[in-house]
Amino acid sequence: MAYNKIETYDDKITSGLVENYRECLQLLGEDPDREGLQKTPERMAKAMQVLTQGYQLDAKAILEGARFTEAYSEMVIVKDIELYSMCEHHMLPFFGKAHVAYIPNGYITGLSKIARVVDVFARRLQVQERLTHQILDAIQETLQPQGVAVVIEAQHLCMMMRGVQKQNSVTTTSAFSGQFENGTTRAEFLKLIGR
Ligand SMILES: Nc1nc2c(ncn2[C@@H]2O[C@H](COP(=O)(O)OP(=O)(O)OP(=O)(O)O)[C@@H](O)[C@H]2O)c(=O)[nH]1
Ligand SMILES: [Zn+2]
Repeated sequence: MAYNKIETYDDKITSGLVENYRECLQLLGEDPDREGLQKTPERMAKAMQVLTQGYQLDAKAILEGARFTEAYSEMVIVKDIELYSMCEHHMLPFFGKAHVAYIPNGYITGLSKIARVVDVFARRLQVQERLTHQILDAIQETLQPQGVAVVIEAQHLCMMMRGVQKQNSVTTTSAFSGQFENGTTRAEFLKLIGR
């Protein structure tokens, strides 16, 4: 299993998707054989494998791969991690930022691994609430820190391009464990991320 990036496209998945996307284009009134669209089903098949590559990735392996013993026990915050995911209801993107913090308990992890863990769960069909909890759980279970905090702010294209068509609404979700359940620690985190 590739643990942090897609190595190759799966031929069987690609050819199955190509066949289906060709039919989708026809059903939508397009001509899949016109010049500009000839390779579109294949491009879509590859793009969708990238956008859902999180199913093949293992967040715990990523975190454990760069887990270091360290006595630091103050808050570590990685904020403004951009994320792109897709809502499971419409398969339309939602995108925004994640802010992640933890308070170590003997172990720290490589900073980039926090951002990678966000991608592992973002690159799946999601709801923002579950995405928030999955990031928190992976860090809590692997590093067993004194606490984890995750805040996600995102805009959902299914609410912008269609449906209710609200262009400016931003959805905020959060999850806290351990010391972040304490009001003072949580307030310090929220202040540091500018909330
Ligand atoms: N809680 C939650 N809801 C989401 C998320 N992404 C999309 N949704 C919502 O999922 C709901 C699906 O509702 P349905 O009534 O089944 O779908 P719909 O008829 O297309 O609804 P509208 O979007 O209101 O037109 C919608 O209200 C979406 O706004 C998410 O991450 N979390
Ligand atoms: Zn949606």
